[in-house]
Amino acid sequence: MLDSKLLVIKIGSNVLTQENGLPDLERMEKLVAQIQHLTSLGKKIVLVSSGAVAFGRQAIPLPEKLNPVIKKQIWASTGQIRLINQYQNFFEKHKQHVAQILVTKEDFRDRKHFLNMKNCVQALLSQGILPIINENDTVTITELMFTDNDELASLAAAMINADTMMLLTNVDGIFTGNPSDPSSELIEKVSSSMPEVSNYISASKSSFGRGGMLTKYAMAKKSADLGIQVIIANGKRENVLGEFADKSLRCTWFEPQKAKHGAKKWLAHGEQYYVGEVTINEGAKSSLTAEVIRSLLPIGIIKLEGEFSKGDILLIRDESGHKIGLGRAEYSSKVANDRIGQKNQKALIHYDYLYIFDHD
Ligand SMILES: Nc1ncnc2c1ncn2[C@@H]1O[C@H](COP(=O)(O)OP(=O)(O)O)[C@@H](O)[C@H]1O
Ligand SMILES: N[C@@H](CCC(=O)OP(=O)(O)O)C(=O)O
Repeated sequence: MLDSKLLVIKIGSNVLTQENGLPDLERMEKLVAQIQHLTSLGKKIVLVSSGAVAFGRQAIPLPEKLNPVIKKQIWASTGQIRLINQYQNFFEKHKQHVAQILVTKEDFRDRKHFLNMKNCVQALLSQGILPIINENDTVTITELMFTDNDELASLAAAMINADTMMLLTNVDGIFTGNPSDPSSELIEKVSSSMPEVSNYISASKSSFGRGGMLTKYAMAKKSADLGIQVIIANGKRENVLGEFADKSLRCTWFEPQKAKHGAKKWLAHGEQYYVGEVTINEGAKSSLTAEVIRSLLPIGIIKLEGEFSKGDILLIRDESGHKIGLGRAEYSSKVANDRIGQKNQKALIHYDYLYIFDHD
């Protein structure tokens, strides 16, 4: 494990709930104390906490027959107040101010929203205030939803250039089989040179979780590729963050690759957020995938799809339709369409805002 200064810690719903579904306030209070311990060691922390729906469900009984989306909205909106109040009460005992940030996927798609959010989180951290982020569940329904808060945590970690992301769940990490099977072993380290670990992971999830271990793994891998070390650990472990601080924690550790530039981190998560598509010719493809990457000029563009504005994310495809990367538009589709195939025009995608996928 490497040293860390700026961390995103994600706490899953099941860490904050007991088996009977009641909020586990004792656990929550202990985690708050441990977070304060990390802060006292000079680490800056952003918390991503699930639990709104679980806290709401416990407090507000609703008819079985009620529409599941409505139920979730009611539980999330009532539960989020309870969750954040509980955090505030516990952190107050340590004289720690907290802030609540509720976000949607849209906030990560739009570069302006993204930068506003990033500036806010950085301002809070610089004032010693601990941001607590959760998804704004009342407005994010179906396709607007994050897969789960593991995805949100990895977006947040990329956004603030965190060096570490910690996903706290109800198991010690990724196992070679069902974690409750005694023959399963904990995978202690995942590195880019290792064979696929996802084959071991079943789609099952804990009673209160949303995404399961598969999304945790996918998000952990993506973050590690961007240069962020990732730890999947058991949030129910008595002194989980203390053990993390002294590097004795039993967990799955994802070795980080070389850190990517900030804008590229934002783009790397853009595959679900792109607004338009651009198909490029073979010459442009060679430039974009070369050792020294170039910007994408209109002369290399064959086709544009979708209506986009300056700043929107574009998916780049080659002539055979293969996805080769993502980039940020320097101007709108209206302007770009007039420039397709022309020489001496300003780049549609600047190389600082270009993210090329790994080749097979
Ligand atoms: N190979 C595996 N190793 C560890 N956990 C696994 C594996 N396959 C499936 N799981 C399940 O993933 C669950 C954790 O995911 P999830 O329920 O989404 O947690 P959270 O609410 O913390 O996000 C574990 O409780 C475990 O049952
Ligand atoms: N925003 C939801 C989070 C749902 C979710 O992703 O849960 P989990 O899989 O436990 O992290 C809530 O607060 O209930």
